[in-house]
Amino acid sequence: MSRPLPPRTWLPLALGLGLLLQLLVWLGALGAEALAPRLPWLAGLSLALSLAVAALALFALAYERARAERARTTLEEAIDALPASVEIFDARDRLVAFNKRLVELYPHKLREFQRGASFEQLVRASLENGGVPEALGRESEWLAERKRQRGTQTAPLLQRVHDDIWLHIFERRTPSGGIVGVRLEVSELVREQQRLAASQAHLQALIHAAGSGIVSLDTEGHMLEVNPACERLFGFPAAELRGSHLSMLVNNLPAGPQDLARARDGQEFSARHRDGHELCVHLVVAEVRTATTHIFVGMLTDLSERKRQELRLRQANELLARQSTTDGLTGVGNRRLFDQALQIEWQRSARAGTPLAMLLVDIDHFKQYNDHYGHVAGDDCLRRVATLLRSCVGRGGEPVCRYGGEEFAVLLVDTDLAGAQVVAQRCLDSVRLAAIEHAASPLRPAVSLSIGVAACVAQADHPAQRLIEAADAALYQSKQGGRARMSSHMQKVC
Ligand SMILES: Nc1nc2c(ncn2[C@@H]2O[C@H](COP(=O)(O)OP(=O)(O)OP(=O)(O)O)[C@@H](O)[C@H]2O)c(=O)[nH]1
Repeated sequence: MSRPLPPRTWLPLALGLGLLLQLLVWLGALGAEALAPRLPWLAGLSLALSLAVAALALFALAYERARAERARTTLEEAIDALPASVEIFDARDRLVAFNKRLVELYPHKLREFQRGASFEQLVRASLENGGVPEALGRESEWLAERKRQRGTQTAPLLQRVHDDIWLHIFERRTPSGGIVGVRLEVSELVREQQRLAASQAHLQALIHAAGSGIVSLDTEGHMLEVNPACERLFGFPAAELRGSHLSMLVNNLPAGPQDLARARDGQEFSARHRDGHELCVHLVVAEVRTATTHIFVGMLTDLSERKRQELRLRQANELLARQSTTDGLTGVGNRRLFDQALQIEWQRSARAGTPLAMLLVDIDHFKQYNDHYGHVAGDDCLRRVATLLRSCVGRGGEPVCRYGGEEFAVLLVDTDLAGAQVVAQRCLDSVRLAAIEHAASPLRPAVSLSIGVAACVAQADHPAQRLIEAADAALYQSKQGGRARMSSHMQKVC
């Protein structure tokens, strides 16, 4: 179905037709012979047409007015429906149109929002009500600045108005010199930004005050930011560290921060201070991935002092352990060490079924030695014999111990009686060859040893003491047999 032509289309057509008829009437009136007989008819038609044109013109006017009214209503409804406020000022900066949202934003200015009100009047009304907190106390200056900037900003103006409402104000000049302003409430956004800024400030303070070094890294491991603790730890100023690779500080890093982040509890690394001294640091790295960033944050804790203390403690403990199992006079093991070693080796022998042997060694007529040469020389003699015994025991792990007074005990692991006798003979020979003078000895004028040898395969349910008793019995035999010799315990020990 074709649409009817609007009145503004008919009007020129009817007007043209009317003018044509008028022309014909005038031509007839001026004596055109062909038209003369039709003159009354033409005049009547022309009059009717003129009346029709007038009626049409009136109709067209009413139609256009209704159309304009509808368009205006549509526009007003449209701008009222916007979530933002809209205000339109003419070239003289007088209010031409505005929407409901503007009144909602400034309910106390309902009276001032009249068409024709100037922008300055409206702003002054706000200032008088204290509606612009940032202008308090300097209203005139603020107004002058606001007018100067009006319609020229490229970015929206952020303004706080009453009741802590924040607005983004967009103003644009129209080609005819007017100004269209849009005010969008962004209070939630601003408050979110304020919360974010507060939490960032909080975080910054924490990072600044942290005792551990904190460093942010790009995905390659280059340092982006470092905190003061990091500067202190490595001795480099932040400016020098930014952009450098973390490997400048930490040795033997894995390929990238991604690998570091995998070790959730972190790892220990050796590191370097600027002055060259070695550090030990614990490094734990976390990945930070957001919609716009992908970085890593590392926390570096200096373990150097703790490590030094641990080393000192370990050394002190080792010394203490050594001291508690070492004979202070001779430097060989003491009785405690012998007892501990015997327990361990007894169990091992029982488990493995391997033989275990021991020598109980006694210096002959040592009382006479002391009496003759004095205790200091006696001590020296004990030291020399201990050194000789140690040199006779081939395996480093086998303990030579001072068992008490002038008695020594030697434990020989994985050694049967024959093997133990070989060692015992070596000890006798060694001391004999050393020819330590013993003028008071009734045997001969040199220090000699008596040795008791015992060996067995241990049984777990028998006490290790049995081996000592057997060696002691054998030693007794040596003494009884005239000293400077060894005797072996030939009966079954276990
Ligand atoms: N100088 C010194 N003498 C010690 C030490 N411990 C024990 N003695 C001495 O060693 C001597 C041991 O004497 P005895 O048990 O009678 O044995 P002995 O004189 O060697 O006689 P036999 O063993 O029978 O040959 C004692 O005089 C102790 O004082 C020591 O640490 N230093």
